[in-house]
Amino acid sequence: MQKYYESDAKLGDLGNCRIAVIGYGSQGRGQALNLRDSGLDVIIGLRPGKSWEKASEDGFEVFDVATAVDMANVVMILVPDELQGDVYRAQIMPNIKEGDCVMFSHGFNIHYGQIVPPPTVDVIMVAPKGPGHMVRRVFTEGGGVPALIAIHQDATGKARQIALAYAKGIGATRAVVLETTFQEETETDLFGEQAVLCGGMTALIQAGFETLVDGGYAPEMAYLEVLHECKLIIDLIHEGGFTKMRDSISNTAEYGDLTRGPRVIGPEAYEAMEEILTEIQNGEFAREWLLENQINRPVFTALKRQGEELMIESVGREVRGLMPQFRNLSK
Ligand SMILES: NC(=O)c1ccc[n+]([C@@H]2O[C@H](COP(=O)([O-])OP(=O)(O)OC[C@H]3O[C@@H](n4cnc5c(N)ncnc54)[C@H](O)[C@@H]3O)[C@@H](O)[C@H]2O)c1
Ligand SMILES: CC(C)(O)[C@@H](O)C(=O)O
Ligand SMILES: [Mg+2]
Ligand SMILES: [Mg+2]
Repeated sequence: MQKYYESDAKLGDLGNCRIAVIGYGSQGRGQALNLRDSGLDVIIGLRPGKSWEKASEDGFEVFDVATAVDMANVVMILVPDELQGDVYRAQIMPNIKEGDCVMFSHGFNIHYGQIVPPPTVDVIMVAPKGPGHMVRRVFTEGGGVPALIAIHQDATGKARQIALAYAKGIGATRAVVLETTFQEETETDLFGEQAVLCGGMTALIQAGFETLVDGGYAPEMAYLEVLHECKLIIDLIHEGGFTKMRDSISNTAEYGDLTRGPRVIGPEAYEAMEEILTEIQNGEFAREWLLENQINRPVFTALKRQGEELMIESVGREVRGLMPQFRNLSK
């Protein structure tokens, strides 16, 4: 895989460009603030609402999407994936010009054919491998969240330099930037968030919590054991892999880990993961999610409510309330 670092990217490749960041949510805010701190010319495109107020409070010039696109030559689309097709067709497409650059932080809409830009523009991805709030936090601490870049169309012949300059602007080259394709990013990103990072992780924690509470143990104990400590263990895995984590835990824990872990994530989990990956690869998940949005998200709304009502959430609020380290964190 091609890898890039600070010295491979020049901010000057975006020196004569105005970047319109469309959307000011998790990624939009993190990326726009980092780009501005890197000395680049950034404006924000939005519809009226809370994000507009937030971007103005942060000192950005904010415009409706069509105007922002018209004023810029690099357009980073950071509205939710499920809305990008409509926003693109109504406000972005009519205002992009030959030689402009259209950018994404996730390949969903290009890969599944929801957005088809004209051949006269560059189509690029710069996808941070982390939540938007961390893209900002890590940057202000002097570091960077790694990112993927991909080139779908290179109309100007400068797509790669622009992608690298943007990646540098958001701090990603301080970590590492890997080059991939829209297909690979889309499929691995969806799989990761569904099976491991978000879906797999919350289901694993919830199953452990329920098992302990059903076994008669105090919910506060169960919370500290299977949720709070998760981060401490993950930090060690993040820094030095399974080996560093296993070096830090007791021999008893390590023996339990090696012998019992594969019983929890057994053949059934592997089969489920394969099915999930297939649904991503054959477009079934994308179709389901796009159709769900067309009918006003009944399944998403019901499941989200059920998730918010789980005992682990109320117990978590109580337990975090006991610890000073959580008092100043946003919810
Ligand atoms: N959340 C993440 O950490 C993360 C990580 C990697 C990639 N991504 C990708 O980044 C993109 C943005 O996701 P997000 O989670 O930051 O979104 P978000 O939901 O946090 O923010 C969306 C923003 O778009 C604005 N918006 C919504 N509808 C709009 C419209 N019709 N016109 C103008 N503005 C509108 C909202 O006001 C908000 O500011 C997606 O492609 C996503 O896959 C997100
Ligand atoms: C932060 C994630 C989960 O990595 C991203 O892919 C997203 O869609 O929010
Ligand atoms: Mg994602
Ligand atoms: Mg991701």
